[in-house]
Amino acid sequence: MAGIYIHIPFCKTRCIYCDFYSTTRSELKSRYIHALCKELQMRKEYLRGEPVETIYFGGGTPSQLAEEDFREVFETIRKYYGMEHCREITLEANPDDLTEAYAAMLQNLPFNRISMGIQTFDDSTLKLLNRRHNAAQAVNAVKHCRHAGFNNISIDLIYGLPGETDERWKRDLQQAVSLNVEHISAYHLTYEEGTRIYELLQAHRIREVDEESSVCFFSTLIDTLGSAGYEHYEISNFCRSDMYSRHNTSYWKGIPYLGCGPSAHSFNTDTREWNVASLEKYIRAIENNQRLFEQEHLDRTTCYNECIMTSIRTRWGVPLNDIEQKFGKELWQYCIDMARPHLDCGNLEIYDNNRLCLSRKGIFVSDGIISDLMFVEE
Ligand SMILES: C[S@@+](CC[C@H](N)C(=O)[O-])C[C@H]1O[C@@H](n2cnc3c(N)ncnc32)[C@H](O)[C@@H]1O
Ligand SMILES: C[S@@+](CC[C@H](N)C(=O)[O-])C[C@H]1O[C@@H](n2cnc3c(N)ncnc32)[C@H](O)[C@@H]1O
Ligand code: SF4
Repeated sequence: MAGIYIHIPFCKTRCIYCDFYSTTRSELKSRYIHALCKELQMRKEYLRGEPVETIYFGGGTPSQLAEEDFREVFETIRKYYGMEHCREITLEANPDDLTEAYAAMLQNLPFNRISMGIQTFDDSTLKLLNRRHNAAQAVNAVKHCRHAGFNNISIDLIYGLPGETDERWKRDLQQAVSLNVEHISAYHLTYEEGTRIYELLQAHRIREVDEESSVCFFSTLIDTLGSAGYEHYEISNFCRSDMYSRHNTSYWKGIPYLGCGPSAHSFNTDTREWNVASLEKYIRAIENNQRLFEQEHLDRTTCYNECIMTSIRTRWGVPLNDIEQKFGKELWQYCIDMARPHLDCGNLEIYDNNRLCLSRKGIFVSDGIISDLMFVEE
């Protein structure tokens, strides 16, 4: 099993909190699509023939592409990797792009999941964030996807935004629930260095929410979505009827994936790679039959640490048997020893005699638990 991630690095405008790689240079789009397909061809051996189970178009703004762009990419994937085993093919889309006609066009392509960045339903906050949509457009975008026939829709929300109150967050969650989507991701705002919102914070023009409020928002999130029938399957992710994100789950489970496009990362076995985060450099290199990327070889301890960090956040937890098998008896013993005090105080629980999971109480202090379980060489 394997996944493919395709990065579409175009945004019409930039949102003030975002530090994912994108550019407003849309005139490079068709040259980019050719380069992207060429990269897919150049790296056709990367997944070593593993069947591709998930494909994810992320960005940037993948919904800036036209039907023929998608067709070209899908044809290339089909040719070099095969798509017979694909069960989840996601398009990340912005609500302002999801018109009735666009949603209908998408339904004619292999996509079977739409992930939409709504962030909040509060119009003045959307404006502050420099989003291109308002709340009404977000609601309509979901309707258009439904109407077109999509039965796996996800929305992203951000909380802990400037001026957030528990009341406003509850209102956002109620609106989200009323849309009846299959999947909800809810992220706490992070102030990334180099973003406009970070500058505003530094200049004291906005204030960060305090720690106590953050805990309260997280608790509201878990309770509200829990009582609306959503399963909390990863710290920031909730789903109905087992519609968890297969693609993101494969990242957390250490399944190999190929990432194409500028800034995309890839992983296979014990190696991580990142493509250069510049559209111009990326295109130039690929056109010259080269690829600009960095690579990191992960030693056994790093692989163990990554496994702990990602799997403990999920409902499946850390698979203790696998830890022993993959990383050896010593690291397995280390993990058990470090987990002991957290098991004793009820922050961690063990299921099926194998899966080490965060308890409801533990979720609130997950960062501390993760750092205890990680192995740091003296
Ligand atoms: C890279 S964005 C691309 C999504 C799409 N272009 C959009 O804007 O709807 C993916 C998601 O990451 C989340 N995100 C991005 N920056 C964030 C930040 N600084 N703090 C918290 N969440 C963030 C948002 O929820 C966003 O929908
Ligand atoms: C923050 S998550 C949002 C996922 C969404 N909530 C869902 O369930 O589908 C997705 C973002 O992570 C980034 N991303 C995911 N996989 C990536 C990869 N392999 N390389 C680079 N960026 C990646 C992309 O910018 C993408 O917009
Ligand atoms: S949040 Fe989405 S639309 Fe906004 S800058 Fe980031 S990738 Fe682009």
